[in-house]
Amino acid sequence: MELESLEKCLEENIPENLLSDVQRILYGRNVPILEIHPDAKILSSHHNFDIQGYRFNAASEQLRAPRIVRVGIIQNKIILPTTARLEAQRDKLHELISHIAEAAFHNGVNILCMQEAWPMPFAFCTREKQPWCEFAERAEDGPTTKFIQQLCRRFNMVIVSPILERDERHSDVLWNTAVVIDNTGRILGKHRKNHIPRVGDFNESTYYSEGNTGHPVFETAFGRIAVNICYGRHHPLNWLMFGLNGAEIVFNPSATVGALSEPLWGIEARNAAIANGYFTCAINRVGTEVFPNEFTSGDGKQAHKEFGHFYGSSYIAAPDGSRTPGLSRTKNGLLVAELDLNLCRQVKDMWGFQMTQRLDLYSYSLSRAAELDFEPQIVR
Ligand SMILES: NC(=O)NCCC(=O)O
Repeated sequence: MELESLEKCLEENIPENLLSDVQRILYGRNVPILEIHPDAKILSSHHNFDIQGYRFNAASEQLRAPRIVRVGIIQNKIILPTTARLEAQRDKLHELISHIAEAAFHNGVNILCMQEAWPMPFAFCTREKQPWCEFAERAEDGPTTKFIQQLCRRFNMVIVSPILERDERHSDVLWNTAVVIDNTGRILGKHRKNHIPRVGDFNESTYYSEGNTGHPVFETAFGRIAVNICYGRHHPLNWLMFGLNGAEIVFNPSATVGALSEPLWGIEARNAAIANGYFTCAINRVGTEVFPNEFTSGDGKQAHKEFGHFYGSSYIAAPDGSRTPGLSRTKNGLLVAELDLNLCRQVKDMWGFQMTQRLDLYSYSLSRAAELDFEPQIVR
């Protein structure tokens, strides 16, 4: 039996008179609940996904109007077994996402993001090329991009769509890519995952290359956004670069399992929000995915067909360190948050992390550290 959610566990077990202090210490200042639209509630009960909504307020300013934007993040299980026809597996996921996107629309979401490689099972554990490479599609006009473009137009939403990309124009190379499509259905651009895991069953370097798109920030009608795909969340400099390029919201579409990363999950994206003065949206898969053939983890343990439990727990964190509770560890869900982007500058002014950072010092030391004959600065 999987634990449903850490927050529910706290609510049920911490004495009532202590709960709000415990929550404040663990989660930062109280983030008020956002009312969920009744039409969205109907969709959530028909299609069996949770919805939660929160509001990150900022102080009112004399010279700037509030800059309010609503973001939505989706976590979901695969629907058909991994042995079903590939097209059917993908179509079912498209269908589910269209229902959840509609619920996001009813809640006024302006920018929506799905989990890593969302139109497919996370088959990179298997190390088999067939049939999984067939899920790769063109970022410009593949079936998933075309499908998402329709949703963007229908709902007037910016959508970040993380897929396995096949670059047919350039030798058929595969990439782990987030396609950013604006609210008119135009492709704004794409970002390819910079850091590829080589840990546990995450045998992803077998499938796609290290990204070559740098750290782009996409200027949308609703704010400046960036995407740090999954394993990139372990790399503070990857987060830093999106901040230096002006991101106000960074999405972290992920796929990760409990045994490996759960103690890190609540820390990394939240710390990035604090350190870089932007909002972060951490999104993880849910459920257990079973594959037709056994694979090993190269650790001397028994071969297996399951990846392990993807623990969901998607959450949103603000530059002042406050965060929403996580979505469920076991169920599909949509998390909606209203952000006042003015908070980014307010926190920068208060804490001064950007003003006190020493880019000159670090860039000098980093370029030394990258040299072949680098001598670590150790004083004995
Ligand atoms: N998809 C992916 O990069 N997973 C790696 C595992 C982790 O970073 O927790």
